[in-house]
Amino acid sequence: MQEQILILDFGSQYTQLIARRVRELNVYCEIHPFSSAPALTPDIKGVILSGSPCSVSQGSAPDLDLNPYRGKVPVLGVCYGAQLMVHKGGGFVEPSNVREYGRAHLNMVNDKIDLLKEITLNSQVWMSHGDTIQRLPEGYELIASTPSVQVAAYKISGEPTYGIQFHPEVTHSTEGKTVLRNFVVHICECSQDWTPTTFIEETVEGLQQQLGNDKVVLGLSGGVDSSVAAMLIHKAIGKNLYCIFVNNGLLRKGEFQEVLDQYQHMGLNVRGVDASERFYAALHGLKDPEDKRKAIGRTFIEVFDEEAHRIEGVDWLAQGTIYPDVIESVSVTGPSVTIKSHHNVGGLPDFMKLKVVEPLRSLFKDEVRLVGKTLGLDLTILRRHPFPGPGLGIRILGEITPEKVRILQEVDDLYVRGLKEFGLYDEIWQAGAILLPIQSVGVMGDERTYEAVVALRAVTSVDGMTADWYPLPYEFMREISNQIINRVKGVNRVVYDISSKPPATIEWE
Ligand SMILES: Nc1ncnc2c1ncn2[C@@H]1O[C@H](COP(=O)(O)OP(=O)(O)OP(=O)(O)O)[C@@H](O)[C@H]1O
Ligand SMILES: O=c1[nH]c(=O)c2[nH+]cn([C@@H]3O[C@H](COP(=O)(O)O)[C@@H](O)[C@H]3O)c2[nH]1
Ligand SMILES: NC(=O)CC[C@H](N)C(=O)O
Ligand SMILES: [Mg+2]
Repeated sequence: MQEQILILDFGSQYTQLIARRVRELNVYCEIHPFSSAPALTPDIKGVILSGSPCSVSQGSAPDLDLNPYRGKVPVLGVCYGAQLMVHKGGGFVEPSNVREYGRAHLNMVNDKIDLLKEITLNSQVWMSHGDTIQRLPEGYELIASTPSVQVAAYKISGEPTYGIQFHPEVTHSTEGKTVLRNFVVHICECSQDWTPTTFIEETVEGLQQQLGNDKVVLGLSGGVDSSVAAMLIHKAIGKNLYCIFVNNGLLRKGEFQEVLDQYQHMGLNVRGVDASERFYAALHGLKDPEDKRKAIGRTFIEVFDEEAHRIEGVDWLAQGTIYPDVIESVSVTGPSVTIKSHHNVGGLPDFMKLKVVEPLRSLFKDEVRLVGKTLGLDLTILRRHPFPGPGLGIRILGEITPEKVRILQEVDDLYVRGLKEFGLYDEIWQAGAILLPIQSVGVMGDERTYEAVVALRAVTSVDGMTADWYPLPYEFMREISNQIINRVKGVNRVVYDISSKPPATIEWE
């Protein structure tokens, strides 16, 4: 039995962070929307209630019957979660003019209470609330305060139920991790045995039971997720795993062969399929980014489907789905607009009629990396920057031609090589070159040129949702722009993209 902490999500932007912090303590946890809270089972050692953009005083605020949990397992309410228990217990929560956003310091801490053990006076905590707990219900004990709000934390007498107004999950709460450790390890008594090694053992065993002698097909992309998924399944069923790696003609220079070699080296049963011409044909004449994405996605599915059908008697399709793809976060503001139709490559077709196996469904990206590392996955794959499914296809603005792909591959290759040589590659979350659909005048060897402009992009980010441009050293920029213009025929100008996301996006299309 895998013990776990249950996190009930009320729509806070920080809910995933709570989960990551709990897992950093080597304790497994799952996030579920408050509206479909699971029943208490013996594996659930404790419950955390998240924050929320809503206010408990609104009629329509998210609500939940806590009786199935309270008193049976320890419960920790964070921000909205804490306010909710006060509200339901007959206390008083109100919008207040002493709103707190950002750092605050505890000027009263009862560190005799197990939740706050080792928390120091003046400890910095991160606040983000407009409502304030004005009066605690009877039987609720005040255990911490800040200068502006009296109720920064409370405990309900006679049961292991706690509320905290601050956010222990953000790193700006400098002792937040201690609070979470106190709750998860000391109060819930979780045994901290959820490690990459146990994950691998349990997953491989589970896969063997699930798959038996069946055949599985999996698309490898050269990225971390599909590679780690392949390694796990390979460990479980060996040669019954059939991998397919498609060259869509939009990969980086030399990448198809390099990655294919690497996979074969790892002992994977992998077939490389060069479908470049087919992709170029599908893209012919298309200029609009979304049209291009759709054509690439459609062609990918066609090629993959054909290849999968060549394998006799396949029952399963394996996918590198990870936890953020699975979590149904509570949408409090309604459906969001489509900025780009991402992950078009991911949704493999229902018509394939295969059962789906997803061994990474419960992991965050950094956990996938740790599992990959433990499995001995090559560092070049582990550390590789994210690369979009449609590849260079969305970095060539406008229509795609094989010649433009060749130019961009050369530029990108010099740029990425340069980043590695200068020791910058690992400092950057994602980098790439963009071929612009304009030409500019230049002079080379006394001759007038009229050639393409390329933009370089390098960003720092955690998850790609927000990003900041990376301040490349001038020395590097000088060197690399020289190399690009001198060596790549057809390019006479290099510019650097200094836009953050938002308001820009990482890719230009
Ligand atoms: N060139 C390719 N050949 C075969 N399969 C592919 C290829 N590109 C993508 N796939 C498959 O489609 C899935 C989704 O691709 P996408 O790049 O959107 O995912 P991802 O989240 O970046 O994961 P990964 O780290 O595996 O690339 C991959 O996990 C892989 O199974
Ligand atoms: O698989 C993908 N299919 C796509 O169509 C796609 N578009 C963008 N990206 C990647 O997503 C991250 C965020 O990119 P944006 O800021 O451009 O939206 C960045 O890492 C991008 O490289 C894609 N990945
Ligand atoms: N971060 C939160 O959970 C905020 C709760 C509530 N919306 C408030 O402003 O007080
Ligand atoms: Mg990928």
